[in-house]
Amino acid sequence: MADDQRIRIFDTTLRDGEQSPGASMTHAEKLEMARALADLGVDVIEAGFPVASIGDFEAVRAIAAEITGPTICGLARCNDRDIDRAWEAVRYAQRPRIHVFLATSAIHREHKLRMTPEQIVERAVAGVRRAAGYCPDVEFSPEDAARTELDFLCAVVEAAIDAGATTVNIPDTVGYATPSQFSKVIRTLRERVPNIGKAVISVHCHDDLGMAVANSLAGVEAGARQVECTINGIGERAGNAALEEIVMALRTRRDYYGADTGVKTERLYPTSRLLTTVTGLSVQRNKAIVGRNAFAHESGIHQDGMLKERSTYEIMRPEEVGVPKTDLVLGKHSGRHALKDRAIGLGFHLTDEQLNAVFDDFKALADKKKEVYDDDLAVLIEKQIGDDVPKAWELISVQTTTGSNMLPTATVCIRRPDGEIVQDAAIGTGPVDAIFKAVERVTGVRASLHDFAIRSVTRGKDAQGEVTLELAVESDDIDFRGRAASTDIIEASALAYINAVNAIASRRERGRVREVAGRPGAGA
Ligand SMILES: CC(=O)SCCNC(=O)CCNC(=O)[C@H](O)C(C)(C)COP(=O)(O)OP(=O)(O)OC[C@H]1O[C@@H](n2cnc3c(N)ncnc32)[C@H](O)[C@@H]1OP(=O)(O)O
Ligand SMILES: CC(C)C(=O)C(=O)O
Ligand SMILES: [Mg+2]
Repeated sequence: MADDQRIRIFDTTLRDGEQSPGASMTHAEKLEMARALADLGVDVIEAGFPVASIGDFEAVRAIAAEITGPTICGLARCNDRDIDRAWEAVRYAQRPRIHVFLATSAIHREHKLRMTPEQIVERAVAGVRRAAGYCPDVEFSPEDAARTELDFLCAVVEAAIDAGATTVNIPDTVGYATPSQFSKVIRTLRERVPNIGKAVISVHCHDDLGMAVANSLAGVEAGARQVECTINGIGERAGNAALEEIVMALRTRRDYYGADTGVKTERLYPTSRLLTTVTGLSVQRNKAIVGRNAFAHESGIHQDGMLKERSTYEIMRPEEVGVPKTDLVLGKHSGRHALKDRAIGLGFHLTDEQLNAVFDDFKALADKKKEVYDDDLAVLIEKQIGDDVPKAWELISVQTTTGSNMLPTATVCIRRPDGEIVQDAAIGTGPVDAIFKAVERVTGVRASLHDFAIRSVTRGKDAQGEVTLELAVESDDIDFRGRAASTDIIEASALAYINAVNAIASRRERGRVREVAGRPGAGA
C-alpha cells in the first residue's frame, strides 16, 4: 500500500475511552487491553494521561515498557509538569510519543482557560517545544478545533508544527461538526497552513450527534491520515468514533476511499469482547460490526437470499471481523487445551497459573451448566486477571429467605482478614438489601449503594447472572466498583458487594501505610 493510502489507527480506548463513566480499568486490565490492541495491529496506543493519577502513570509506564510494535503515547496539558510526567511514563517505549493539547475555540479560551488568542499560541508553542526537547514524536491537539475560528486554527497549527509537532490532531471535542463542515476544516488546513506537509493530519471525533464515524471518514476524504478512535466507541459522554467501524468502512469501501489500515480485522471481535468483559460496558445488539445482531438474519426473505448467495444481504463476512464459529463446545468434559485455545480466541493471554485457576472455576461452573459459552468463560477469566484487589474479606456462604408475606432475611458467613469466620443476619427491603446489610454488620464498612446492575451473561435458564455495583463511602470521593457472576444471582450480589468492600479496605490500608511511612522517624 502506498504511504499516502495508509491510514494510521490511533487507539485511545485506554485514555479517552477510560474517561467514560464506568470504564475505569485496573492496572492489570489496562495491560491486558494494551496487549490485545498490539495484537490487533493499531499504530498508536494512547495509554493514558500520566499526570491524572499515580495509578495511570504506572499503567502507562508498564505498557511502554512491555508493548512492542505500536507507538505508545501519553497525554499532557500544555504545562511543564504534565509534559515531564508524560515523558517519564513513555520514555522507555520502543516508540514513544507525547501528545500535548490546548483548547483554541473562543468558548474554551474565554470561559475555561481565560486566555487571549496570543497567550494560546504562546502556550501551545512552549508546550510543543518542551515535548519536542524530550521526544522526536510529538502530537499537538487544538482542543475544540471544530468550533474554532478557521483563521485562528490555521495560525495555531502552523505555530505548533514550527515548534516541532509531527502530528496535528483536529478534535471535534463536543461532537458538534457535520461531515461536510469537518472536511472543509481539514481541506482549509491543507490549503492554508504553509508547513502542513511536515506533519501528519489526524482527526478525533466525538459522537454527541451520532456522527463521529461519518465525520472521521469525511476527514480522511479531505486528507487526514490518522484517525483517533476507541474500541466499541467508548469515550467521553456519547463516546468517540468506533475503531471497528472506521477500520471496516475503509476496508469494505476501499473502492471508494482508496485507503486502508494495518489492522488485523479478524481480531476486532475478540478485542471488542475483551473490553466488554473488562469494563462491564456491553454493546447494544444492533451495534455495527461487533453487536450480536450484526451478522444475524431473521426474516424469511433475507434468509432465503443468504442461502442462495450471502452477498445479497452481507457486505462483510463475519470471519473477516473475527466473529467466532465455535467448533469446540466447552463443557464439563473439556480439558485445559480447549480452554486455553478458546481463551486466546477471546483475546486473553493467560499464564499457566491463571489458566489453572480459571480451569478450576470452569469445571465448577460446567457442573452447574450444560454448556459453558464464550461469555461465561470471559467472566471467569476476568475474575482471575482483572482483580488485583487483595481479598481481605471472603464470602463463605449466603442464605436468604424471602416471600410475599414475610420480611426478607439474609444470613452471611464471612472470613475476616484475620482468618476468623463470622456469621450474622439482617433483614432488608428485599433479599439483596438484606445481604448488603448483613455484610455491613460483619465488616463494619458503611457504604451507600450508588449503582446496581444485573445482566444475564448468556442465554438460557442456566445462564450466569453478572452483578456490577458501585459503593460510596463518606470519607472518600471515589466510587468503589464490585463485580461478580454466578448461576445464582443472590450469590453474585453478595460476592460483588464483598469485592467492593475489599476495594474500600485495600484503599484504607494503602492510606494507613502511607501515613505511617510519612511519620517522622519512620523507615529510618
Ligand atoms: C478533551 C479531553 O478529553 S481533555 C482530557 C480530559 N481528561 C481528564 O481531565 C482526565 C484526567 N484529569 C485529571 O485527573 C485532573 O483533571 C488533572 C489531574 C489533570 C488536573 O486536576 P486539577 O489540577 O485539580 O485541575 P482541574 O481538573 O480541576 O482543572 C483543570 C485545570 O487545567 C487547566 N487546563 C485545561 N486544559 C489545559 C491545557 N490543555 N493546558 C493547560 N492547562 C489546561 C484548566 O484551565 C484548569 O486550570 P485552573 O486550575 O488554573 O483553572
Ligand atoms: C485531548 C483531546 C484530543 C480530546 O480528547 C478531545 O478534544 O476530545
Ligand atoms: Mg476526546
